Amino acid sequence: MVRFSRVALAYPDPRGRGGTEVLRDISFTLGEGSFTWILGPSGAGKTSVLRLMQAALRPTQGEVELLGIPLSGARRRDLPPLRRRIGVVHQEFRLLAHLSAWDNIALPLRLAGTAESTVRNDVAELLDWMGLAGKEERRPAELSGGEQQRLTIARAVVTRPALLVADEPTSELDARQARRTLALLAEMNRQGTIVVVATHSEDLPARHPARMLALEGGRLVSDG
Ligand SMILES: Nc1ncnc2c1ncn2[C@@H]1O[C@H](COP(=O)(O)OP(=O)(O)OP(=O)(O)O)[C@@H](O)[C@H]1O
Repeated sequence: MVRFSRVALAYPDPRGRGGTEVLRDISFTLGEGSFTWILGPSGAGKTSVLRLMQAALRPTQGEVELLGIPLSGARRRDLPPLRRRIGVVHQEFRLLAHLSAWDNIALPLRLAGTAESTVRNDVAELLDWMGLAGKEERRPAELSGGEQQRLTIARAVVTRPALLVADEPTSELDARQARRTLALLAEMNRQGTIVVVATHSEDLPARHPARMLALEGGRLVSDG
């Protein structure tokens, strides 16, 4: 479960003081097995909500509870194991430049101590699904923007996380690849992953109707 209770967030200003609030009074609960779209125009606060959902930030006010862990009470050492249960598709990819496509996808499994035979199977299956077969040895810089985005998605889902948080995961993809990505997210959700996808476009939600949380100016303006 993911629960936001009266959450506010301010990024510190460059002098280290509390800056202006970018999220205000946000409350919602995402249950087990849920699929949720986060909608809103550029600057509405979607990425900021997703950063809280990755335990990358703590709220300035209110409480965020992720997979049973309230962030306010979490100690520093509680955060890495929590983050390992959360798959993240970053808007800016954040692939490791010195690793091949294969090793980028394999890394989260290896960090989790997965047997190498399982790593081989799971990475090969995802490379194939994401249309990256044949590009295993390429480094991220040798891939197109769309290929890098598909690699990022494969890396986020390979551990079958309890929570998957994706920020504009199809922004670089053509229509067919976007459909395949959506099918993958829907299948993960059917298998029990809580899926949260932020997008400014209404095309994707139209293809996979689910709960929509709409943000505007840092506030939750509709939930339905
Ligand atoms: N690290 C940061 N430091 C200061 N302000 C930030 C930071 N990141 C985001 N903001 C501000 O917070 C507000 C919300 O930004 P956020 O990135 O969450 O919006 P968004 O809805 O994801 O936008 P986009 O669709 O353009 O990615 C914006 O006003 C932005 O300028």
